[in-house]
Amino acid sequence: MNANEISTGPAVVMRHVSRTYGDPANPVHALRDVSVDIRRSEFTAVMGPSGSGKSTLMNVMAGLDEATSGQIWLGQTPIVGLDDTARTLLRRTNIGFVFQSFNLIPTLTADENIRLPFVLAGHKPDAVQQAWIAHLVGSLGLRDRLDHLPSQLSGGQQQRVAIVRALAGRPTIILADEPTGALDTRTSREVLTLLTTAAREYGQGIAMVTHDPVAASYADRILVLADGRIVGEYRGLDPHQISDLLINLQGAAA
Ligand SMILES: Nc1ncnc2c1ncn2[C@@H]1O[C@H](COP(=O)(O)OP(=O)(O)OP(=O)(O)O)[C@@H](O)[C@H]1O
Repeated sequence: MNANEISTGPAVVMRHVSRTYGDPANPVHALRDVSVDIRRSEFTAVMGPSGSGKSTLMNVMAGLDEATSGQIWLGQTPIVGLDDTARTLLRRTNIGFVFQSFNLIPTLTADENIRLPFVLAGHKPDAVQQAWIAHLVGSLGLRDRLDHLPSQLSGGQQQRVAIVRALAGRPTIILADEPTGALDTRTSREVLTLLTTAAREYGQGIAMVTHDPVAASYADRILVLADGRIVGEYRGLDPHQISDLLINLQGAAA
């Protein structure tokens, strides 16, 4: 990759990535020869039956799990072969995580949770970052909630705090694992609209694992995994079409 490709290039590149678990005599092939680009400014949903490799894909992409073979670039950095410390540092600056369970620290206020990645990285947000956080907090309606502990916030507010925390450092990519799994329908829609906005208006790359066809329909692109392989890539499908796609896939596997 040359410098030009890097600056405009994908957030994550995976080439011929495999991940095998278990003993060699009885291996479990969680990922098989996966090659995929996750683009910047794009909201990608990752779908597939239970056990198809979605979590493994996200973990390997984040450097939380090691590929058995293949190459992975996060932004411009190859992550295969980096030691644990280097991976942790790379994750801190390049990845924002959003989880179903929000993963806020219960003893910290919303504001402290949002600033936690900066604290962990050992520096305070600079003026530009402060302004960016204030903008996110304001546009997500959290300004008068900053002093609240997570237990004093609704599920939707907690997830919005988690999303501000993920967006605050302008990471290369946000990895979201069922981010609306614990939310009601209306709040889910708000969170999904927010992720769509983050991709469209802020140029934020996002990869989201979901089983929910409605959630996936908010994404620009849907990657479908089956048995450790990417078996399809789709755009512009409505929830019914996504549902049919998954039902057919499960029928084919049965
Ligand atoms: N640490 C591990 N040790 C052994 N096998 C594993 C491990 N992690 C995952 N697997 C296996 O790898 C395969 C893919 O698992 P993975 O969790 O990535 O699937 P998934 O699509 O995320 O499933 P779900 O939708 O149920 O969360 C499964 O067969 C799983 O049992």
